[in-house]
Amino acid sequence: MIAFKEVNKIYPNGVRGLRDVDFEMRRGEFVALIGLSGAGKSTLLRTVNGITEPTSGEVEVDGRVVGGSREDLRRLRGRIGMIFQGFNLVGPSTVQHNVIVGRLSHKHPVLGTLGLFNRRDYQLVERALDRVGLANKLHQRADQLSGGQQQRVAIARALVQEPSVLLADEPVASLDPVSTDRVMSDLRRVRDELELTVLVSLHSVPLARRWATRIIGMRDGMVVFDGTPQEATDTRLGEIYGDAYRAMNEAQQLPESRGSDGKGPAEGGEDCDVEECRTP
Ligand SMILES: Nc1ncnc2c1ncn2[C@@H]1O[C@H](COP(=O)(O)OP(=O)(O)OP(=O)(O)O)[C@@H](O)[C@H]1O
Repeated sequence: MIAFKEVNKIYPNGVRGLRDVDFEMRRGEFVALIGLSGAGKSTLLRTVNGITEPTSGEVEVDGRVVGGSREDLRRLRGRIGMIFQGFNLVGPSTVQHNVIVGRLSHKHPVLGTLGLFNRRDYQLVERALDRVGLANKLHQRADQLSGGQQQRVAIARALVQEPSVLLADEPVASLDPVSTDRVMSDLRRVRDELELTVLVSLHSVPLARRWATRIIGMRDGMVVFDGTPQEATDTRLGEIYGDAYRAMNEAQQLPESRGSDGKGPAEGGEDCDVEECRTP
């Protein structure tokens, strides 16, 4: 469970990142945060794992207030997986190495840097890669994978933390529509299978409608919409965001070319192994 209690963030330069943010997320919810650039989505996400400290108010994760000593924060971050737009992988290292790094949050700092991982850690890596359909890439270099595959490696890295919460900051912003679909569906599936609470910032309203169980819309640091995907109609969001709504709605269209079953990735897409499919 995540609870925001009257959370405000004013940056040192006077910019108000968050204004009176107050809502709760139940375990297992998949919430999409939408809003234009600068609306406060990243700021909000970063208050959940304590990277950004609220100026006033509190954020709670699983009943504990985010903050406290360095050790408190380390323990909290161990239960929160984070996925970034740029994947944050070590390109020349193997997929296995990139994923096992997620176990460091459960290690004593010194043991972790010595690379002392045990059998269970390696088993967790294999299971996590299996969940995102990349078990066969274990020994491949991360930078030889497509962008979408790299993001799924990043999801696996978050999963080996055995988290209760997954945060994803624009995880599909740099991906093509087919890879986007695969990454979103992996996020949604691991949430279903592991009962994770997932909070994802997205630029695209169609994507939010398609994958989230709840949509929270932000503007100028405030929550201006909180409802189901069905309630997030064009009319309603158009009223809230005005002319800017069109830009948000068109940020990323859903895949047009899909597999023959209408669900899987189209040929030559996400799991394509040929050179042209890889990100530069
Ligand atoms: N470290 C910082 N110092 C000062 N201002 C900041 C800082 N980080 C963010 N801001 C400001 O806070 C506001 C919210 O920014 P934030 O990055 O949370 O928005 P966002 O909705 O995630 O935007 P984007 O979609 O572009 O990532 C913006 O006005 C931004 O310029």
